[in-house]
Amino acid sequence: MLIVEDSITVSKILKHMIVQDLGYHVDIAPDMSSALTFLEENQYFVVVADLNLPDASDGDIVKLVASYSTPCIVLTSNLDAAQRREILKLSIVDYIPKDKRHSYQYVVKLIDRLYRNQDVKVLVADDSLVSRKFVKMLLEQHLFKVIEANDGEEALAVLQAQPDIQLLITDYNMPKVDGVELVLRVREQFNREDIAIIGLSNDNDESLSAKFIKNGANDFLQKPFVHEEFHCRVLNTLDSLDMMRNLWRKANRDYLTKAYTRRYFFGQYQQNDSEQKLLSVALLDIDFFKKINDTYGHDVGDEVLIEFVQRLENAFAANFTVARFGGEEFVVAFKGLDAIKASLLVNKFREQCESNPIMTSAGDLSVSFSCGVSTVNNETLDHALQRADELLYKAKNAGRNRVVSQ
Ligand SMILES: Nc1nc2c(ncn2[C@@H]2O[C@H](COP(=O)(O)OP(=O)(O)OP(=O)(O)O)[C@@H](O)[C@H]2O)c(=O)[nH]1
Repeated sequence: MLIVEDSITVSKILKHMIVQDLGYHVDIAPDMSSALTFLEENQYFVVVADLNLPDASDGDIVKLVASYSTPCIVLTSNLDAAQRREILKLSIVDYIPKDKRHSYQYVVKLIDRLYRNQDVKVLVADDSLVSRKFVKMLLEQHLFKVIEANDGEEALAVLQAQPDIQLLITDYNMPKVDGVELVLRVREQFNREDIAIIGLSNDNDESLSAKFIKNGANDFLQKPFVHEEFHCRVLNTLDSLDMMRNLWRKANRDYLTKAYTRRYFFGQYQQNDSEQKLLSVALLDIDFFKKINDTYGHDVGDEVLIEFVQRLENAFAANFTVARFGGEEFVVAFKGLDAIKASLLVNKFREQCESNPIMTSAGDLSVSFSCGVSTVNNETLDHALQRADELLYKAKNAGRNRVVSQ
């Protein structure tokens, strides 16, 4: 990235923070003419530029950066209302007054967000072409991948086809399915950690914002809005989505191996006891794992656990749920299979493990596991797991490296 700034102190501080926090390569241009040379010779992801440069009039640097189709973040001194309006007319990512203590951190955060935005899909649902294109243009200033839908019904179809969309921005008044109805229907299928939603409307109905939010939207914006507010709301909403996702991951994914946790496993399979179709559970426990820790150290033990989960997931995760139950014990839920079929699959996996030692920093280690498999028969999941545990115990007692089912 490029910093265009005549104050050596400011550019040094900024460069230091950006290199330290984001690891970017940073060039510094002290004036407009050297910025031009840098821009001619390099392609930048983003430019952070001081609006007042010794060899340029206000705003010239922004026009120069725009002519290279590069996003521009503007550093300014304190602005009055008229100057702020003028700045917002320029096609910039954001402007940041540089005399505030936290301004530099804000610049770093914004650059990081911009970088990540390139992978963030945003769906804009609005039947007005003009309004949709305007929102699209604002989002593209921040490098989002924008997808458009003409009405609520089309938006639902797009979300079905592209469940990795992270943000839905929807207008209220639309034919077929309006914005509030759309939010309601989206929330029937997608949780708050899956997708964030912002409602928009130019309707004068003052109850609309509450309606949107009560039905599951994260935020609401009254049209017409200023660009600055729009960007702030979008960034805040995506920050909370990231936070929700992190919390979800912490609760449901094991820190070391990234396998699903026991909590996730029970959440998925315990609730449906009564309506449970055919389900078998396999409890797998690595043999003599304590010996691996004792002989090669805990870190090597960790490497074995990580690779073992990788193998389990490669073998089963496409169709079944793999979770870490604790220590060196894992569970696989075989939905749709009885214990005989499930144990055939696990046994095949056991043979593969047996013939492929795990590569670790202490060398190749032969690792085997024992397993108990039981079918859930009109009983609680706990009961079936208890039986699988007893079968696992039998497998250990019978000499390990085997699968026992019932
Ligand atoms: N490296 C590492 N070790 C762990 C972790 N969690 C549990 N352990 C260790 O796993 C070992 C489990 O040992 P045991 O329960 O005696 O079982 P085992 O040695 O595998 O023996 P069998 O199950 O009877 O074959 C203990 O030494 C725990 O400290 C972990 O996250 N990382």
